[in-house]
Amino acid sequence: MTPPVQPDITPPAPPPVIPTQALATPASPVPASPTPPSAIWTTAGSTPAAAPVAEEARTGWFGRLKQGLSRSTGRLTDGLTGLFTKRKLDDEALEELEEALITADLGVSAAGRIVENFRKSRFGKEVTDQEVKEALAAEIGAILAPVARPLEIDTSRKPHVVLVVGVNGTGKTTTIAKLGQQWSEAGQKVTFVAGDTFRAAAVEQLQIWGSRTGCDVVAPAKQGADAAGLAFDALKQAQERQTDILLVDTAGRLHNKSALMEELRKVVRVMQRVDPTAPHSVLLVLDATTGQNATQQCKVFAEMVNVTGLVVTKLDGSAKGGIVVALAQEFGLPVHAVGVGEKAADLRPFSARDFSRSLLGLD
Ligand SMILES: Nc1nc2c(ncn2[C@@H]2O[C@H](COP(=O)(O)OP(=O)(O)OP(=O)(O)O)[C@@H](O)[C@H]2O)c(=O)[nH]1
Repeated sequence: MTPPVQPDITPPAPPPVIPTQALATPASPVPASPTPPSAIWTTAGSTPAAAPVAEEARTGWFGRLKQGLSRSTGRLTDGLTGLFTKRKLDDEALEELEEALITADLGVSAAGRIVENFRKSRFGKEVTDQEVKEALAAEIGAILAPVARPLEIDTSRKPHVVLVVGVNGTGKTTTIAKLGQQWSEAGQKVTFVAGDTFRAAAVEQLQIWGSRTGCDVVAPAKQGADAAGLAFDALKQAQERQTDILLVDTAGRLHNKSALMEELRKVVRVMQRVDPTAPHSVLLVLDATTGQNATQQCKVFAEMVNVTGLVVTKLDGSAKGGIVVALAQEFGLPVHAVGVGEKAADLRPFSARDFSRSLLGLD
């Protein structure tokens, strides 16, 4: 059941305008520095679903990432500046370094790992700020590299079901819209399921995004309708229509954890009656501005459902970008994409090297 899109609906906040040109393709593998191969997704059996991107565009994106992360960079590097002006890397210096990393939200475990590696390789040596920044970027890059993995889409499934979970306001709906736009432009047939049935605004927002991106939207007939039933109908319909990707939005009210867990599990269970292998991906959307809270959310959602990957949004408005390092160290879940702005083009593949160098303000 695809309800007619309601053009007269006024959303609570106007959705951002999508610049189609900038959205055309995710980044592609280009061996040249500074960016290693990356893409938000790959389709099964193929290389990343992306066309070559000019070096200029690539540099532009790196600049945007750096700019987006500037508050986080300030938080981290302010703690380092002056610490290592021709100073011996002794116990005291290492302790101060560890403190600066923890203050910048990298988490106790990642900070400890980095400092231990510094101790092994540089203890007692005289170092400068610049050397420390370069070495830190390399250490952080090493923590991030294993999680910088694209979302694998199996388009032979018809549909590949992507369940999108996360606390309200983290950017779930806009992430769905951004992915939908990028997939549509790559030639995939995409349907959105407005599974947060209690929030009329969330349903309306998705309908507006659907009409903008050319994606079908399956919405509840009335507010508060059963989300699992909606997902069941949407999946059946997607199979009949040979839809490539079904993106399922969900509720994210955490104040009643057990009710939310029951609802999410029911959505999964009921979809499995239609396709026992669904959902094929479970994306957890985390808001970087919440810092350490994101770690807690990751823990809670991973207990509720089988989270297969993360999208970290709002890195542009956050001074807490270091949280991505804490998440990588603690959970090891793939980070498929990061959001550094409200426009669809601001959802980009996650590159360990770009991210770690940007975080330290390095080129
Ligand atoms: N600055 C910035 N804003 C973002 C980003 N991603 C999403 N937003 C904004 O964050 C706000 C919340 O996003 P939604 O997509 O509505 O969040 P949600 O998780 O679906 O929340 P509900 O609709 O309340 O369930 C919107 O104003 C988005 O435009 C980002 O990467 N950077």
